[in-house]
Amino acid sequence: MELLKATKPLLGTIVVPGDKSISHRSIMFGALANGTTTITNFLRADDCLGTIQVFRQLGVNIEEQDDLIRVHGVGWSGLQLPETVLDVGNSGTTIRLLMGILAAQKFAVTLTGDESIQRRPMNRVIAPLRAMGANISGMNHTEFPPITIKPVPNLSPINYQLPVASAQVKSALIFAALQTTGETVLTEKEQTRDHTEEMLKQFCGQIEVAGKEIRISGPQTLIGQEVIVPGDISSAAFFIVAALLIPKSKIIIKNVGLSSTRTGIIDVIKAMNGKINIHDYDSVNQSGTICVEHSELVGTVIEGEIIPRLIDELPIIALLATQAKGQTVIRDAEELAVKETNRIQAVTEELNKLGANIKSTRDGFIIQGQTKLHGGKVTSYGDHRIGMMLQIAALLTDESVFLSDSSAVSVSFPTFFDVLTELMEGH
Ligand SMILES: O=C(O)C1=C[C@@H](OP(=O)(O)O)[C@@H](O)[C@H](O)C1
Ligand SMILES: C=C(OP(=O)(O)O)C(=O)O
Repeated sequence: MELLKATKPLLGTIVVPGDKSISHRSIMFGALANGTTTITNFLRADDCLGTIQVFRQLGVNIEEQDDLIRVHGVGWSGLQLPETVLDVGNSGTTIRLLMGILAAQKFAVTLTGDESIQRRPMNRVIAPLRAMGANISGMNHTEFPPITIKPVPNLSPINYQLPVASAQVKSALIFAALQTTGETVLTEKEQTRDHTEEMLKQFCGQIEVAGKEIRISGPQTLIGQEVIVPGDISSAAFFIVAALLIPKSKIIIKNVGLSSTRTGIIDVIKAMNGKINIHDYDSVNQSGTICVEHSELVGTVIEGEIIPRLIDELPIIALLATQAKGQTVIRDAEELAVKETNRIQAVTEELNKLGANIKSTRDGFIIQGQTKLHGGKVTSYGDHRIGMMLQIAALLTDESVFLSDSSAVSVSFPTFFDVLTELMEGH
């Protein structure tokens, strides 16, 4: 498709759809709790709708009524043998968290997904689950899906240091630990998003977190809750960057989730001299309003502990850096190479096709600023975040940009082009 062009500044107030990480977990916790869970502002995008589908196949009754989802929890022992293979589509979060949930169940199951999922590394979850006693393996003795799980009498707690900074691995192990008898201790490599820990507490579970160390004692019974999903900062990021880059823009994004484990992009924008502010911060829901306007930016260095706090925003941050004054260096982001696609390579190749000057490295990018972008033909590689980033890049040139595989955006943000159009019309 031909991407939208910016004819005017971006102006107005928007909301973005619900947070993807919290939406997935709301279905999972709701299913595993006793009693009913209601969810408002659930993200109705392919990845999270896929999680609903999978839990229905596991025998959970999930009702959808307008903006409300009702999950009738079955408890840890109420999941049922599915009739077919469970297909998670494009969602790494779904398959990895499910591995931790299902490893302790009393039936055999196979998990698979699309071509991208079948290339993503699973040993990071398989290895610790095996150490807990699980019978779990990838296809033909590899780590790749389809993943087969066979029942074992019980799983044991574990004391485990995570070799990768990954909220998905941490969450899978928390779900497994909740089904053991005894104490599990997990030590993170870097602190990652803490939605599983926070939601476990909300569902009346117990977990102790001290810096990078997490202690969970099993078994635990969870109780259904009312979940209100805040807007997804990872979706807001595309409009934030567009407003920073398009002269005279000024936008307000309401009800955005602002867990400190997710706000690395705001810290980076401030370090680049961007005009961005938070208003109406609600400390209970960890959400607030973001105000951002066009700014003259300077390059920066992004590395170390901040990386997990902005991991999904790095493609759009790379675009931001192409317009800043001076050079930006991004390091310690090797995880980007094993997302929906190799995002280090995809960002570099596609933005360079449009005139950027980016050098990829093993664990990030070296980006020259103040480059003038031009038209061209680019691909999303079937990766939603690459597709949306390229649409924002297309706003920076008068020439036409054609994107193939644009439908990928529906993985996390089916209304992305509508919200962008709304801002361009200045609502
Ligand atoms: O736990 C989650 O909900 C997620 C964790 C991150 O993945 P990793 O755990 O692989 O870093 C992130 O990239 C993904 O979009 C969502
Ligand atoms: C990496 C992502 O998601 P997942 O790992 O769930 O596929 C993402 O949404 O950018």
